Amino acid sequence: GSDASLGDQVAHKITGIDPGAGIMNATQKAIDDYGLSDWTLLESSSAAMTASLDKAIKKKEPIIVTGWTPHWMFAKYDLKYLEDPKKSYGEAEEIHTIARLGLKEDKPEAYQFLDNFQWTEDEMGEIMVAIQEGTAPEKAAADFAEAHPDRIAEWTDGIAPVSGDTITLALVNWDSEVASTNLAKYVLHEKLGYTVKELQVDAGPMWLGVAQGDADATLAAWLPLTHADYWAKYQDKVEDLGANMTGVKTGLVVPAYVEATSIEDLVD
Ligand SMILES: C[SH](C)CC(=O)O
Repeated sequence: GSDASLGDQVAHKITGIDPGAGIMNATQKAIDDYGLSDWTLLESSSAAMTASLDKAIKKKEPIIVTGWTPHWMFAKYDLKYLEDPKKSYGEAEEIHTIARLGLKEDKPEAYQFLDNFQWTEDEMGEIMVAIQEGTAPEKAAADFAEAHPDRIAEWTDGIAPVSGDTITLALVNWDSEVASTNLAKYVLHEKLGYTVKELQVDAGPMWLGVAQGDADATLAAWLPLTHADYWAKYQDKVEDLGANMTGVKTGLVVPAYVEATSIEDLVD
């Protein structure tokens, strides 16, 4: 590599995603924890971050992005997490399903499915990669359901279909949550008879929307650390249905050709 520090090579910039995302708070905390005072976290979006990553990798240039697992970028590129010895990004995280208060009484069939639903990184990956390769999200979800009838049966076992009730699912446009929300949409509509609406917003309005009942549920709650601030604010106004995926993580991600191995290497 060149003599310039990694910081100089990336102009002391970390390429982030949408400002309301918890990973952005965690990254600000990492900047404080590791004394990266001369670094800047760029706010953009999940799609803009992956576009910047693609551009840098095509030119074999260094880049540092806010990344998370599961994500299709790990299947597409040779990437690594920078070690986080100070645990600014926490330990193993989970993605939770959060329901509005009263959903269990109003729409027990939808509630039961959402409570049952839990899947793996590999299963989410099938949908996420298909979408990234150009399949429409609804089609990618339908294809997954057709390939895994046993799992669909497991999640809907004993639930009687309804006729035409509406369910609104809130999400943020993160690749992982586009996959899980489209699968839930497929099951709720095709198997349980609901009309499903999506409320695609930033993380703050997503939590507020469930707390106020504008949305019935979200499958996009990253806990315990990533959305800790939102949980602290809304925990009495929502119902946590538990994890829809365990063993997930967030952190700073670089192409494998970047020599740094730890966030500590960013200190000039
Ligand atoms: C899918 S992103 C890690 C979630 C978040 O940062 O709030």
